Amino acid sequence: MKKFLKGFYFAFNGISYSFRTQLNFRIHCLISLLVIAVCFYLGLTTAEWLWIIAAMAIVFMAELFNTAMETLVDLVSPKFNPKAGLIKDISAAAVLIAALMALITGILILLPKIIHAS
Ligand SMILES: Nc1ncnc2c1ncn2[C@@H]1O[C@H](COP(=O)(O)OP(=O)(O)OP(=O)(O)O)[C@@H](O)[C@H]1O
Repeated sequence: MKKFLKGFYFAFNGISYSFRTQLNFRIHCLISLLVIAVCFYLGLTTAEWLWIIAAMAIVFMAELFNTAMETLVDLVSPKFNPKAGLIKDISAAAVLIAALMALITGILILLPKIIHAS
């Protein structure tokens, strides 16, 4: 049981580190809170909530993996190395893809409701 709870502590430590060091992570948190507030206001169906939550989770996961990748690259290759740069660029590209998917999901679900509500 202690080991199980320790796992949560380590995971929270990773989230806390990303939040403290990554501006993008903080921006994702802020956007997510705003989107959740809008979703409550507009009244989403269960299926719509699931899409929004899935899109957000994918963005956060991509951001966390990206932070891990950056930290790993800085550890093994602190000096300039084209391959180290490429790894960081590819990792950042994964975040971009996730963010675009989230943006499209948000537009498809929220825009018709916003237009209908106004
Ligand atoms: N060791 C390195 N060798 C070569 N290029 C690097 C190296 N480190 C970073 N780069 C290049 O600089 C870019 C920015 O790297 P950096 O580590 O500042 O990432 P970042 O996304 O700005 O991270 P952070 O949010 O921590 O500032 C990378 O995407 C990569 O192209």
